[in-house]
Amino acid sequence: MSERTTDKTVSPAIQVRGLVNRLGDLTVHDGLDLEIPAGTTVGLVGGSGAGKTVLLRTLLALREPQAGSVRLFGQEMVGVGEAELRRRRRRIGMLFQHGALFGGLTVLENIALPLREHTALSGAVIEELALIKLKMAGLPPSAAGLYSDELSGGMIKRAALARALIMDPDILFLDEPTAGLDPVNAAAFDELIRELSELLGLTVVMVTHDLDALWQITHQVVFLGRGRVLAQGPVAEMSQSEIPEVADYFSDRRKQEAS
Ligand SMILES: Nc1ncnc2c1ncn2[C@@H]1O[C@H](COP(=O)(O)OP(=O)(O)OP(=O)(O)O)[C@@H](O)[C@H]1O
Repeated sequence: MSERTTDKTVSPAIQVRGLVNRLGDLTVHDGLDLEIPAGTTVGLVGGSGAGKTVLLRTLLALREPQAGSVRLFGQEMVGVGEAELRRRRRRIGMLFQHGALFGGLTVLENIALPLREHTALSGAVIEELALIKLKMAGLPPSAAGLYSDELSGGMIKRAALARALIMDPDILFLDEPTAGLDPVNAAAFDELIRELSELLGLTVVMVTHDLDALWQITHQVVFLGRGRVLAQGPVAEMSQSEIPEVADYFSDRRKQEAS
């Protein structure tokens, strides 16, 4: 396994400062700072309940934090009106864990949906653009007219990825993208994300528990714990960390994957 390197380490795509998220009595993030350079693929990891999903939702401005600043390509996402947020979110693609396609729509209609909602392009152009993304996601043209209950798990993920990319985002957020896939399909999907992120120059933030994905496709790992970023760096460095939570995480994952 080799570690990915990047020379695209210039301006930050994501800059988080002093983030506080409280849910009821629980302080999930307690002054979290994070910087992610443009063009990097980052694996967001940490124990169960460490606040990975809450962080993704905050980055997307799907939840308003109690304090702090979130900037995507220099643009603030906290305290911004809904109309402006909708515009800013067009630069973001999101693949949710339960990557859901709308059951009443075909694959092509699902992929095309954001274009129908956000643009005034003609139906023919939208269809053409959706077909390009379908092919980019490694689906055959014959999948275009199928419904989600006619697709394998891997095909559903690919269709959801095509939809996440339809607006040509700069940032792609993925929440456990290979959960539920067998190892062969998971590795193929990881490889697709790697190829597309390079081709499109994407900044990718991926919540994952999959060590193979961390080694194969990330430039950096961000480890969340105690309400903040406990460590950040290339996976080869992180897997040797002496920070107890990080060391335990990598040793536990290795044991789980070996069993
Ligand atoms: N809507 C909510 N109301 C109350 N508590 C919540 C809510 N959403 C999340 N939490 C709590 O916030 C904490 C962080 O949740 P989050 O889903 O971000 O963790 P995670 O790191 O993604 O965990 P996992 O790896 O298990 O998915 C957890 O303790 C969770 O129970």
